[in-house]
Order: sequence, then C-alpha cells, then structure tokens
Amino acid sequence: MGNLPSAAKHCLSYQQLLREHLWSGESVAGALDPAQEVSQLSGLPEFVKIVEVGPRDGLQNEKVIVPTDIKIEFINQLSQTGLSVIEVTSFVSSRWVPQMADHTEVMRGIHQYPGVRYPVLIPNLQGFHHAVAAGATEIAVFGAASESFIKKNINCSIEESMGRFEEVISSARHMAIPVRGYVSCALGCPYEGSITPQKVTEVSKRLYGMGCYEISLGDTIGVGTPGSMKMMLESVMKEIPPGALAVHCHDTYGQALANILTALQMGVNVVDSAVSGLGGCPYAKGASGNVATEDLIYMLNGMGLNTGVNLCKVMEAGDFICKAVNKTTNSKVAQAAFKARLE
Ligand SMILES: CC(C)(COP(=O)([O-])OP(=O)([O-])OC[C@H]1O[C@@H](n2cnc3c(N)ncnc32)[C@H](O)[C@@H]1OP(=O)([O-])[O-])[C@@H](O)C(=O)NCCC(=O)NCCSC(=O)C[C@@](C)(O)CC(=O)[O-]
Repeated sequence: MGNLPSAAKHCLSYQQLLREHLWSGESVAGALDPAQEVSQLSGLPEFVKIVEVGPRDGLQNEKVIVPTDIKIEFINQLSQTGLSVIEVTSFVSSRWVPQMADHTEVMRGIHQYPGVRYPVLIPNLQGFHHAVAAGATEIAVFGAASESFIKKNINCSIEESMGRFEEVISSARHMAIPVRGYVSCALGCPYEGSITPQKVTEVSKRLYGMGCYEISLGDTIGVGTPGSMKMMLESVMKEIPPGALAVHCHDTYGQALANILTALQMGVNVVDSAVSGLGGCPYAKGASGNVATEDLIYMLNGMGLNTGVNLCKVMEAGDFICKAVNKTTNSKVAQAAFKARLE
C-alpha cells in the first residue's frame, strides 16, 4: 500500500476490519447478510434516508473560511457515496454567517449527480430569490420552538418567522420547489432550557400545514435523551405522520445515536447527520457537532438497515474535509478505523 494516498489506505484497512468483524456490516459491499440481524429488530424501517448536512451545518460554524473550491470538492466527493440528499449551503446574510457567503459560487460550482438532491437553507424571501438565481431546486426553511433562540438566530419572533416562511413557501410552490422545514430547539434551548413537546408540535404543525413536505426536528444543543425524544415525538406524531418527520441530533451529551434509535423505533425513517460529526449553529453556544454520518451508517448497517450509502467512501470524504479544515474527526468509527490502520 506504499504509494496509495492515505484516505485510500484508511479505506482499505476499514474494509479489512469489516471482513474480520462481521457484526459491523456494510450494506453496499454486502459484507453482512442483513437478515441475520433484522429478525431481532422488527418494527424498524428497512431503509433509512440520510440527509447529509456536513457542507452546510458542518461548516457554518468554522471560524476559518473554507475555500470555495474545497467546499465544492467536498460536496462532489459526498455525491459519489450513495447519499441521496446533501444540504449544500445557506442563503443567509454573510454578516450573520460569514462562512456561507460563497453560497452562489458553491451552488453553481458543484457537479449535480443524477439521483442526488441538493437543498439549501433559506431564512426569508431575499434568500429564496438568491437561491433560485443560483440554481437551487430544493430548499429548507428553519424555524424554532423557542422565542429566544429564533430571535438570536434570525432576528424575529416565532410569529414573524411564520409570516416569512409563508411567503417563501408560497413562492416555492409556484415554482414547484419542494420545501423542508426545520424546527430547532425541539429538545431544549440554549437560552430558555426546557421546551415543551406542545410548543414543538405547534410550530411543526404550522410548517407542515404551510406545505413543508418534511419536518426535521432539531436537537440543536444535543441535550435530549431517548426519554425526552420519545415524549416529544409522541406529541408531534399526533399531528404529523412519522413518514413526514426527520430527526437532526447534535451529539453534545453523547446521546445522538440513542436518540436516533428511539426515533427509528417510533417510525421515523429520515435522519440528518454530518460527515466527521462536524457542525453546530453559531447562535447555539456550547452545542457540539452533529451525529457523525459514519457512526450513523455503522449503527444502521449493524442492525441490517439499508441506507444505500457506502461507509468507506463517506470516510474518505470525511478524511478530506478534516484535513482541509485542520480538524480531527469526531466520528468514533473513523477514529477506530484509523487506529486499526496504525496498529
Ligand atoms: C435572517 C437574517 C438575514 C435577518 O437579519 P436582519 O439583520 O434582521 O435582516 P434585515 O431584513 O433587517 O436586513 C439587514 C441586511 O441583511 C440583508 N439580508 C436580509 N436577508 C438576507 C439574506 N437572506 N441573504 C443575504 N442578505 C440578507 C438585507 O439586504 C440588509 O442588507 P443591508 O441593506 O444592511 O446591506 C439573519 O438573521 C440571518 O442571516 N440569519 C442566519 C442565521 C443562520 O444561518 N443560522 C444557522 C442556521 S440554523 C441552524 O443551524 C439550525 C439547524 C437548521 O441546523 C437545525 C438545528 O440544529 O436545530
């Protein structure tokens, strides 16, 4: 392996690891017969859709501006992993989030692979028009279940945000652009602490009623537990079918995978994650990164649940972006595979 680039060596050693430890599974490579494990885990969805938010949520909080060509290469690499949705950037104010100032260049610069969708985050009509001009064909609006957080994040009240989103969603509908809706602080707020499941339900219901095809429930500061996730989802599911819900878990308290498993057991089959566990909201102090895509895939593979995503290729993309931003991966799986390579 002497002349191979380090990501490829990393990957080869990971495949070896899979062969040696079959419980780890690999849906794409077919290293494990999923039927062996599924029998114990009935009630779970057979397929889990992963929404990769690394290029947007993963990078938005990076202090050093990542060069646009690195972002584009990162997204192009992710596009070749089997991921079907990659959130690529946000059309927000560059004064508020300088890292996303190159949204138009990123949107125009990426190679759009068939079968992959590339949504972008939109706070208002101005962002919507810029996104459409840059070629976006799918968007996400981002609300919150906390008055204090939404004020810090997009400088308005929940009620005002609903007015803005209504305008955006109505314009999007006329152009047949699908809209996803985020609800931040679904399991806690950095400013208000606890948030009631009723409040999360109320905001989610309004966004769903306006026409969002999917509501992503964000544990913005990663304080949730399987207990609070269950209570929140039970409430939201009284108004929105599980098939229209996603979970977006930050891993601050190490609960993200447990919380995701709880959501899957309750019928959710769409999960947001960021490669290498990058991420965080600049207006949610103390929050750590998202659940790592690598760790999520590893868990799902091990349970015999299909994602269509190649873990090895995701690890290569993670290696690429971590080196580019001079960071160590937060993915336990990538760390373990890397360590195994060294031994
Ligand atoms: C929403 C605003 C713009 C309001 O910011 P504002 O200052 O109240 O805006 P304004 O309407 O008063 O306008 C002020 C200036 O901003 C400009 N402006 C107005 N809109 C835009 C726009 N779309 N794009 C670019 N520029 C814009 C506007 O043109 C004007 O420019 P000026 O005349 O002063 O030169 C601001 O608060 C903002 O950009 N916030 C973004 C915050 C953000 O991106 N947070 C991170 C994403 S959310 C998240 O990470 C959570 C999530 C989704 O991952 C889920 C979870 O984990 O929970």
